[in-house]
Amino acid sequence: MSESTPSPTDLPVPPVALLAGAALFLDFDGTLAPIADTPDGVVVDGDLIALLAQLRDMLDGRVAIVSGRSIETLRDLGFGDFLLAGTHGLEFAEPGAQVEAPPRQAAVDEAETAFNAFAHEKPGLLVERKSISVGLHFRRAPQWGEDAGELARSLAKRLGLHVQPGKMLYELRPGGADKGSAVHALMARDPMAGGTPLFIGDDVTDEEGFAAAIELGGAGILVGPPRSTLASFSLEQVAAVRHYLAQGIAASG
Ligand SMILES: O=P(O)(O)OC[C@H]1O[C@H](O[C@H]2O[C@H](CO)[C@@H](O)[C@H](O)[C@H]2O)[C@H](O)[C@@H](O)[C@@H]1O
Repeated sequence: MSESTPSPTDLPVPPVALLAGAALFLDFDGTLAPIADTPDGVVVDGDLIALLAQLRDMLDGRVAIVSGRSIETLRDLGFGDFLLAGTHGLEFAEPGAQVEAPPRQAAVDEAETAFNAFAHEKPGLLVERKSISVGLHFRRAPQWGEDAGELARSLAKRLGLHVQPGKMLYELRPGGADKGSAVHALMARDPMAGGTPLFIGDDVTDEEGFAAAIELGGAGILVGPPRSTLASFSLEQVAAVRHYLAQGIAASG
């Protein structure tokens, strides 16, 4: 890393006071839950849900989960009572309400077929079928990462889809949205409107969320090891995020 590249080691830990009055946008994987070997390997504990519920009460409802996961999956994981933006800003749902999402495209089914054909007889590769997108995971077979990327890019070009790189993952999904557009959309509505946006995330896909929060007068908090980022603050890992959020609740009295 060059001397001029910003890094979390240069970034301060966020002041707890930032949480008061925040409209809080939380990424899920790598931010609220540690990265696991497979998407299904992540378990959400009751303590996390209780912590987020306390925060939501403290912030008059201004807590949203903004994830690459589908809303269906976020609800299955236990986030049904929260405001949700899923599939990288393509889907939205109020607590308990119907999901607002575009229909699944035939192109996504075609991509899924191609991913399955590629993953066949390559142990460790995993195809994740999601509501309106599809992911090809290579965490357990990193030797296929480069080929997986080439395949994803060529399919995207042929099928008119958007390549979403992630952590040991390529996803194909419709374009036209990202976590930044999700922040803008949610900040225009109650209950998030009126708060100061604070986006906490770990992945490159969270950078758009940081940018949107900054544009709207707020800030980003990067979770994890040093990398170039738009975030103004950093927290080392998932446990530090939870500790920070708990400190915010304690400070609110
Ligand atoms: O926006 P996020 O909430 O961070 O979701 C991004 C993707 O997360 C999941 O994949 C990642 O986490 C898995 C479980 O820890 C891990 O096995 C995988 O390697 C990571 O890429 C999820 O499976 C994707 O659907 C999300 O888009």
